[in-house]
Amino acid sequence: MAKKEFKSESKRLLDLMINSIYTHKEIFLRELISNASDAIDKLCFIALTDDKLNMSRDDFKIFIKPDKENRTLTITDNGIGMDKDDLENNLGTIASSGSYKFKQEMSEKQDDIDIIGQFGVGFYSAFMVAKKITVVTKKYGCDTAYKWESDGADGYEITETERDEIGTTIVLEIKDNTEEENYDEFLEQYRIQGLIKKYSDYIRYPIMMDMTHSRVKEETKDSEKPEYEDYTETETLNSMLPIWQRAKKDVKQEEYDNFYREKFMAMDKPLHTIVTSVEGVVTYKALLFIPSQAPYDYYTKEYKKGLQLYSSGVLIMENCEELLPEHFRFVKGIVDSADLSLNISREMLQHDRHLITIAQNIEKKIKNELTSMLANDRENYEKFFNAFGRQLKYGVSADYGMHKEELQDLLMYYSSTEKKLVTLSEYVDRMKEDQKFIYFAVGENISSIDNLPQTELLRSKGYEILYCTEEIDEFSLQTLMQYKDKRFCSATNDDLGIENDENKEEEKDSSAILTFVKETLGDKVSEVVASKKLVSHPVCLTAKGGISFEMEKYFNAVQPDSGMKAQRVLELNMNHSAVKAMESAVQTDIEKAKKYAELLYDQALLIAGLPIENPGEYADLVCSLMV
Ligand SMILES: Nc1ncnc2c1ncn2[C@@H]1O[C@H](COP(=O)(O)OP(=O)(O)OP(=O)(O)O)[C@@H](O)[C@H]1O
Repeated sequence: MAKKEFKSESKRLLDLMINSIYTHKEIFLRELISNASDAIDKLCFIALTDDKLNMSRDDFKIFIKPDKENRTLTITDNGIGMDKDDLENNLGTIASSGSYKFKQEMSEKQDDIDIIGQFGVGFYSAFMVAKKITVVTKKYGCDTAYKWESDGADGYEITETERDEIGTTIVLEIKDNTEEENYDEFLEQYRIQGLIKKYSDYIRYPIMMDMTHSRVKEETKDSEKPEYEDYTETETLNSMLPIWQRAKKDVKQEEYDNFYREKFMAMDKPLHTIVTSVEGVVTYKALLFIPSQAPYDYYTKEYKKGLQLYSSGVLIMENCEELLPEHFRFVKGIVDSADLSLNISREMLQHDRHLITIAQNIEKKIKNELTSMLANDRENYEKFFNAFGRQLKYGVSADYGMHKEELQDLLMYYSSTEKKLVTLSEYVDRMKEDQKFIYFAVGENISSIDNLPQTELLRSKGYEILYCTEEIDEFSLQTLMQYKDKRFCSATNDDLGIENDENKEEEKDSSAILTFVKETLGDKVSEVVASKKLVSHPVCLTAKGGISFEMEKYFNAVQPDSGMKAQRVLELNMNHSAVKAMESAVQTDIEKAKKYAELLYDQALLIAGLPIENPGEYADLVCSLMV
């Protein structure tokens, strides 16, 4: 038969296919195996209604055969096959999909069939690695077999040929290596095995290959110098039924754990496994894991968030970021849906309504699972929170607090009274009747906050204080602003909304000493006030305005030239003997009184965890007062 040319548009399309559509050459195998699987599906479907076709599901298979010597890779299936018209229409016309048409016809008959092919282009991806493709095929119900041959650019040729069985064999003549490209890899058994595992592991029919391994020769087993021999075995390379397609009740937790470790190269055991199957506007299955520990690169740019996305068991994307919100980026897992509108290369998804719906559902599902874990499995939830709580707090502060309502009930902070992590709801439920605010204190660690003088009054009144020991803690509370109508209030705030009875008396006549200290310290402090919150400590610093000391420290660490400085208010405990000593020194030895004022200020800086402006001067000052 005379050689037929691809139509000119087709030629350009083919060129596009080969050079532009796919980023990875390796996907050609996924496409050919998907075609083989579709072909088997079609024949399986016919077998259901046609008794003459004496085949059951177990008879179907896909066979892969690399041949290094002849540089060929052969893919054989015993699916429906193609006749001459099919070859013309489907392999001679780019972007014509017999599979899509088949699916359309079936759905008109109301039979839903899970077919992979839809664009009519996947086949041609094989030209990325092959210089010539030969297809030998015999269609179910036909007596004649046909051979389709093409070297890509010059069109194709169809001739009659011999073939006993129904089905299709595709022989790729693999290209020679070039300086830039290594094509030999597509003839290596382990590389092919790896590609099948990666992209086609869940194709429902066995994908088989003769695998050659090495073993010690039986007769040399006990000798000092054992000899090796090669042996070949036919192996099934794909798992076929994905674990997420099996009913949850039939899968042991251990199997889920192993799947998690293998799939995501994790060392830990997942803390929580979520299995979900949704049918409705959009149909999908998801298998999600909450890891028990953060991967070493979790808080770095290297960590990639996302879920693996499958469509009808074929891997579409390793990391589909759109499926997870930033605040749940620690979740690992897979989503499988046949409803996605894939783009032609199956590499990216077009802006997909279904994908958005799935992502929304998944976000809700994760939130609900965490909520019930918090309610019913506190120990594990705390483990989770220790690993990923910081992420939730970032989530509260991110996007101008857009997700705060969703996340606030999942937050935990260390409590001064409970000496463990507590939730905001637990705090509010325990609040004293007259308590106006939810109090928090910021510091580097638990013991430094335990010793913060500013918290003395709150403690003496028995109020619970939430400890903010991570940079993000204070930002998260500031973003929340309030919880169940109770505002947050920093322990270092001027106004704690409570009276300090012990200091009441003294408030009236302390203005002279306050003015003296302010004049002595000058611009170092913006104000000096009589403290309402100190009980046993003489001094403390509080920050006025929106910037706290912890923020000052944080910004100065990440951006040293930011010039960010909290306004310092020095609080004096008018009942404290050190302050009284300074007061009397004002009358007797004004220079000494000035030294006391400097010393008390430096102490306040130290307690607040802020650097003393001049440590040498401070040491001299202490010494001068000792002699
Ligand atoms: N092994 C096969 N057995 C039977 N028919 C096949 C086989 N391979 C391809 N075909 C036919 O050729 C058509 C075109 O295949 P191609 O891979 O180009 O596109 P597709 O699978 O339909 O869609 P997609 O581009 O989405 O993969 C298929 O729809 C199918 O009808």
